[in-house]
Amino acid sequence: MNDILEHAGPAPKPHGDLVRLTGVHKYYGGGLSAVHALDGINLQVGMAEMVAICGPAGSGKTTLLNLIGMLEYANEGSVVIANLLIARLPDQARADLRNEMMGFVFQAFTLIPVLTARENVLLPLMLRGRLEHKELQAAHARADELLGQLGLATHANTYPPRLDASQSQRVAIARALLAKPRLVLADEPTSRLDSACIRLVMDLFTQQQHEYGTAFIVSTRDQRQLSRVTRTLQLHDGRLHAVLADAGREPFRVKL
Ligand SMILES: Nc1ncnc2c1ncn2[C@@H]1O[C@H](COP(=O)(O)OP(=O)(O)OP(=O)(O)O)[C@@H](O)[C@H]1O
Repeated sequence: MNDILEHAGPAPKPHGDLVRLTGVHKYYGGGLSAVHALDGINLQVGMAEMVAICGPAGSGKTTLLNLIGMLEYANEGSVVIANLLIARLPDQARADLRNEMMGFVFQAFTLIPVLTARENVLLPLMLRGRLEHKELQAAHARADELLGQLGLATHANTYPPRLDASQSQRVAIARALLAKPRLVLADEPTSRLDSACIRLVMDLFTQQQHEYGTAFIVSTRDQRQLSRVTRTLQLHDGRLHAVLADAGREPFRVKL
């Protein structure tokens, strides 16, 4: 088993691209009812970046995250993740890559109702196979630490049906971060949170970015998140067409 919980050293130097999309198009359906969900996307994201994708409902944010997460595939153009051309990878290799380097926060939270909050957070590591006793202890400690940082210390043993939407969303965020992924894809991860909880989440994202070099691609319609990001991109009708803001800490360049 990968010692992903052990490598808490200094953040890797930001170099190379984690994500490179070139001329990407995505269509749903065909004929007169076809939807051109992504229309010629060019995007590069490097390690330790925090990129916000803003845009109105239906602009293509979820589709873009799903393509980067290899949950859907482009009709045209290339998607390169960690220097691997995704279209050429066998299914198992895609699944392994996804498992080993990515954390997801889905809009629907997707918590398992018969597992406690802590067990839900631990799930990504459990699915990787049998853990040694020491690894299991470290994973438990990290799960509890993440839950604590997100204001859920007293809910570790609570089952999802007894959690409200804000608490469920924070459990889903802790789950995405547990294995110290290289890249977190988060689809409107603070949509159910109040300002205080948004601050907790953004503090945690920033900490993970600095400690582990984690890159974040976050779709949002909430301006309150944007002060922490390294780049803000606007998606409109499937086109990435403007950089809205720059927090002044931008270590990478974007080519739209
Ligand atoms: N599975 C699908 N089948 C058909 N059309 C789809 C599918 N998924 C998305 N679309 C369409 O693609 C376009 C982009 O949708 P997408 O969900 O990516 O936008 P979004 O910006 O994430 O919207 P929201 O903020 O409402 O989640 C929309 O017109 C949507 O209706």
